[in-house]
Amino acid sequence: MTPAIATGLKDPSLIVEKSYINGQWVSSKSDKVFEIQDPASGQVIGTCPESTTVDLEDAIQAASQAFLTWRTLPGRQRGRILKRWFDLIVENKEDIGKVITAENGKAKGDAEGEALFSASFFEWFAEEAPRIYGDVVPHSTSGGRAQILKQPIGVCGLITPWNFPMAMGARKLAAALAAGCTVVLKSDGLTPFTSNILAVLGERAGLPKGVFNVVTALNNTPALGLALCQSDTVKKISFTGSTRVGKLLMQQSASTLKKLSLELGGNAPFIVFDDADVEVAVASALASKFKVTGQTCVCANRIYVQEGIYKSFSKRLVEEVQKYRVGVGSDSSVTHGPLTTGIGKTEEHVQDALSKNATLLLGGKRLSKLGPNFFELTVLGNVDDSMKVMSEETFGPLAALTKFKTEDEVIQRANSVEVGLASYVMTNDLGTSYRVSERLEFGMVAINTGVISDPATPFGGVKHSGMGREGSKYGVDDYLVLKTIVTGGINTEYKL
Ligand SMILES: NC(=O)c1ccc[n+]([C@@H]2O[C@H](COP(=O)([O-])OP(=O)(O)OC[C@H]3O[C@@H](n4cnc5c(N)ncnc54)[C@H](O)[C@@H]3O)[C@@H](O)[C@H]2O)c1
Ligand SMILES: O=CCCC(=O)O
Repeated sequence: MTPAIATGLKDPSLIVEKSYINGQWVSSKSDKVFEIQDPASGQVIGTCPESTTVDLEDAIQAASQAFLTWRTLPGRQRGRILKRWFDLIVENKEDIGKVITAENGKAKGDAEGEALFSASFFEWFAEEAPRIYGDVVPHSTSGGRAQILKQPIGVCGLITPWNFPMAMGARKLAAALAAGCTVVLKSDGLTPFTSNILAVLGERAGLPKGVFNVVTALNNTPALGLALCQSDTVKKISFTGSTRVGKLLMQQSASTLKKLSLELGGNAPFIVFDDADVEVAVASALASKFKVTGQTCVCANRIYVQEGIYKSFSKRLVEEVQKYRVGVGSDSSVTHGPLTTGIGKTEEHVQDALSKNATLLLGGKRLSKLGPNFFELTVLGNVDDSMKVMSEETFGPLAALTKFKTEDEVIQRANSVEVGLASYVMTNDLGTSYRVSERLEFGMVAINTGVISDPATPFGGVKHSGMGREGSKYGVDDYLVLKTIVTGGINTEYKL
């Protein structure tokens, strides 16, 4: 029977209700499946295998076998496959967007945007694959010679979240494959179909069997995470998700001393100085705060506005947010879809702030008539540091505005959290922009823009936001190890 999620696609064969192991679409050996729901309606839209550690081990072995040959292909050849993959994602952008909307809920524009964002990593790393250069270094002795090779680390375990079900996988996968590694991807149980499309298109792009494997699971996720960490065959884990789970994976990886990339939680400060252009600041806040209904790890969470600009900024922000339309993501007039999960936390942060005398400027309630996971786009004023939203990441559509007086004060408040992923600074003063970005304890600073992510720039955090960098010329490094080759006893005497 065709699953509901395939309805309306130009190419229904993009949907597969299986795991992908060693070039085959397979059920779990346990024969168990789990159901996937549309967050807008709560309706079941398909099922996927509830994979066990036995299934996972099959995928690890397939990746290990495939590594023997994949690593030996010239980077140029690996790059050609990645380039074809890029083309296929772009060609299937609309179908991919529909699938993302059906399982994640995000609005059509965000969903198709995610398809293109995903594709951009295949294009970028297709170009990096042939340019993984080592070094020749001068040795300390006259008879010694040294060269440094960059080699693929081996089989990589990737664990990705539901908020960007294709892009978070693509950013890791394309870098790993460019480096010459092979991959086992554990997709998120809420959004497995989008990750499976990566495998469908990878096969069409000419990827050899076993190089990329996808294992689906919902309830067995912790067991699979543990098995990936404890496997000696898996040499690296790359994870995107919460700080809580990142720390758990790090603990679990201690016995096998794995290389780790951890892209974890954020709590981004968005700082508006008195000299900022109000329209630029508002447009940037809208882009950063409300993207994917507030469910990105780089979403502005704490909006610090200097006293002199507070009134005009808050007024213009509310006017612009009012123009948005919340609804079912597939409706092309809708700008913001439902939350995928965790609507309770948004509601809790709003109620906590209101109970402590924040001012409700817009929204503030569930939109239960639309479905179980809809919440109004919300703006709160006069927020202070005692409120939960100032210390915890909401991961929802709540813009919390708080006033500040001085540069020193706002830096101290912005840096007061334990995480450090994205931050934003709105100012027209060059000196302020340099000083503040150098003092912010965050992996990324955006000045006069609300958009940080780009395939050409390194993405990642400091402090409890994790380690490693994705995208950019640095992104491949996370999947490489250095090998030193020293040659001694070279006779360096020669006659003219
Ligand atoms: N830094 C980034 O790039 C980035 C990107 C997206 C989301 N995030 C963060 O993720 C959080 C929101 O997502 P969430 O709450 O669903 O996060 P989460 O950590 O609960 O889930 C993320 C992924 O981890 C899996 N997972 C959960 N428990 C696991 C375990 N024991 N072993 C292995 N895998 C496990 C989940 O199935 C999911 O695929 C936010 O804090 C957000 O900031 C960070
Ligand atoms: O949610 C995490 C990453 C999103 C992005 O790269 O913009």
